[in-house]
Amino acid sequence: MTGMTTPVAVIVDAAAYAQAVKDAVEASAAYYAGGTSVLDDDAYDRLVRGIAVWEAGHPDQVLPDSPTGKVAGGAVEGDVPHTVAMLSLDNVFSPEEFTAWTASLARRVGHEVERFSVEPKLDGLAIAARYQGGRLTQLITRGDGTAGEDVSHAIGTIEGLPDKLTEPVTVEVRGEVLMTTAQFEHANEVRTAHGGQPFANPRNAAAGTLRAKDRAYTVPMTFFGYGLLPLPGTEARLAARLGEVAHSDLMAQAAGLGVNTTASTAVPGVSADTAGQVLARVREVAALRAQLPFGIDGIVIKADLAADQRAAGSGSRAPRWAIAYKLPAVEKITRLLEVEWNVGRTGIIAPRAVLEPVEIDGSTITYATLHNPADITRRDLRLGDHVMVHRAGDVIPRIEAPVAHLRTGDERPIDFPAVCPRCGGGIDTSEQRWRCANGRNCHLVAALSYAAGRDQLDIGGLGHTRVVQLVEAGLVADLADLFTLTRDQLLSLDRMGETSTDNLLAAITKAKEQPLSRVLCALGVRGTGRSMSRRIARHFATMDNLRAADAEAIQQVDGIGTEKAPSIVAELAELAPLIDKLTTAGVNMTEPGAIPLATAAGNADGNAQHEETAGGPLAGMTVVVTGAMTGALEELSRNQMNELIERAGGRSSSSVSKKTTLVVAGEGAGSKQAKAETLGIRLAAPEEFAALVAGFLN
Ligand SMILES: NC(=O)c1ccc[n+]([C@@H]2O[C@H](COP(=O)([O-])OP(=O)(O)OC[C@H]3O[C@@H](n4cnc5c(N)ncnc54)[C@H](O)[C@@H]3O)[C@@H](O)[C@H]2O)c1
Ligand SMILES: [Zn+2]
Repeated sequence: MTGMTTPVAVIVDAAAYAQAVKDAVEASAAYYAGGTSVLDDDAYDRLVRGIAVWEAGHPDQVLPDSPTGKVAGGAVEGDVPHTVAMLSLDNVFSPEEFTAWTASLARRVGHEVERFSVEPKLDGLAIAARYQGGRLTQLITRGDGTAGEDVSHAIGTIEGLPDKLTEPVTVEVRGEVLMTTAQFEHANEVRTAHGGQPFANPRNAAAGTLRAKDRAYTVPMTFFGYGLLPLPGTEARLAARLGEVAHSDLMAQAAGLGVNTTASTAVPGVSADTAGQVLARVREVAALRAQLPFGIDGIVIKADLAADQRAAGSGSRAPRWAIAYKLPAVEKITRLLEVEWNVGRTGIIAPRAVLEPVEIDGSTITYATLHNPADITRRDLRLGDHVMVHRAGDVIPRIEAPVAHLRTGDERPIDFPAVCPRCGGGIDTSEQRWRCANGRNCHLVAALSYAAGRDQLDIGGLGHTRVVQLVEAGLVADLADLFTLTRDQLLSLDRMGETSTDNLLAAITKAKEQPLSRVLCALGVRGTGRSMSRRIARHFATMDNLRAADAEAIQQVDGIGTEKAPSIVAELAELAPLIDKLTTAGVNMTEPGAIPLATAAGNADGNAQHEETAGGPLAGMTVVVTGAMTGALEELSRNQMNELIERAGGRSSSSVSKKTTLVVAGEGAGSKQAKAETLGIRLAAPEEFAALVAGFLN
């Protein structure tokens, strides 16, 4: 675990100080009331530390509503007095700070603390539950520490806080009210079903729910006890005992009375005899954090024995006998930049948030899940919004809520896709999770549509709808099946007449003659787009040569590095059955004009021969095409122009740089021509270029 003391916000003058106090008090008020603070905890803590630093230098100018030294930053009030103050906790952030704290505690107590109790720091809010004769009669919030708010209306909605104890005793149980992850999700469902805005996070939800009085619905919360103390009516012997026994014994007693404690969790409170043992337990709890069904934001360490606690005493804000070892924050506020829609294996179309990079617990987060479109609508998320992002351990980061009061008016609505972003098919929106209408076939439909496209196999008449039809009829399960389709099979399809059938069959037959480069491209090998496919095809000339090549041999191809090469080899091996099937179906597997290498391995000989194959009018040249082609080149698509350049021995590129040797500039050429002129690069009109490569036009 690394030390991570929160840095300080620097306050330069009295005006900045006054503003900082105002901001902190407002943030706290929202935070404790269950609203969304505009600050995440790190930002809030930084601000308060900055306030404290400025006050230390200007002790005579401290404002009365400053949050320093106060429970809940002084932002909360109450009218039910506490019998004993309900305090906050001081923090440490590293093993060194913790060890220093134990040393100062030992000095205060007069000897090393005999035993520590180590408990998870539950991320909810503190509550005092008063029992009279074993019956739960009153619930009070922490408030400003000396008096809290009566929230007895919540009695009966908090699991782990029984209405009746196992013994008819009069006691006060203190502990944390929180929502488990499941309770939080349930609460948001119920709340939004009633037209409310979802809560930002479980802590927020617990705070808001506990204080809400007249809700049409109730949602369950959970209680964990961490304190047990006498009330004015407590029987004298019990009262005396509660004041004498160790914290760990009080916890056992609370559990015996039927109150839920951390003993029921995967991170029960434990005792430790040394600081080393405490730190080992801190590491254990930290490691379990991400799997817990509730949030924790640290570990609370207390002097276990009542005598040690008494000797240490308390300050106005926090006891001196306990400390919170804070774990790194798992929530940060950042901006939602874009939403991407990804299609899964089963056709589920899932939105993913692209975030302004933010560091959470040592990792930079750029993506977060957004569940489903209904969830986006429910949360009223917009592009440009500030959002609270949650990430714990290896769990996929998620967006909790927009921080609505930070809106500037420039936020834009999130566009939902109208067709499947992968295959272009329809979308089934009947469920919360949207799904491509092609379901599990989505990938196949997309792969076939791509393969049939103009720049790949160029099969006219095989549009998206037709592909879906073929796949749904079970006639085509892979690319090779296209080439064995029969006339009868095609005629059996809806809206397939004789003419369209014959046209399609002719287009498929013609596609068998496409050069290897286009077949490769149609196969969709990752990392090999159109131009890379051409380079590979020209280098190896035949599919057999290519398949015989190992990673080292493939690296001889310009632009293929040590990372790409092995993945291409692996993918070709995976595609072997499909390639064989295509070959059997009569699909061409050679690159016209490329001279096959004598040996497949990238030895010196092979290279020498490759140089030869690269000969041609454009050998050694990098060519960029821009503007509209005319004359002999008029019919050529940009892709076909690039194919031509490479057949003639050159390299095609789409952007002009110092490496460019020739720019073919047609009508309407704009910035690329201008750039070529600035860089002094040779320009050629389409006609001039056509003459240059005349022998390679077909
Ligand atoms: N984002 C904001 O705008 C904003 C505003 C105010 C406060 N805060 C956050 O709240 C923190 C300060 O709040 P605080 O004083 O309410 O609480 P705290 O987090 O500093 O710790 C004290 C509280 O810990 C809880 N606790 C959990 N487990 C416990 C256990 N086992 N034993 C004893 N207590 C346990 C109790 O509720 C107790 O009152 C700050 O660190 C800040 O990050 C944030
Ligand atoms: Zn699809």
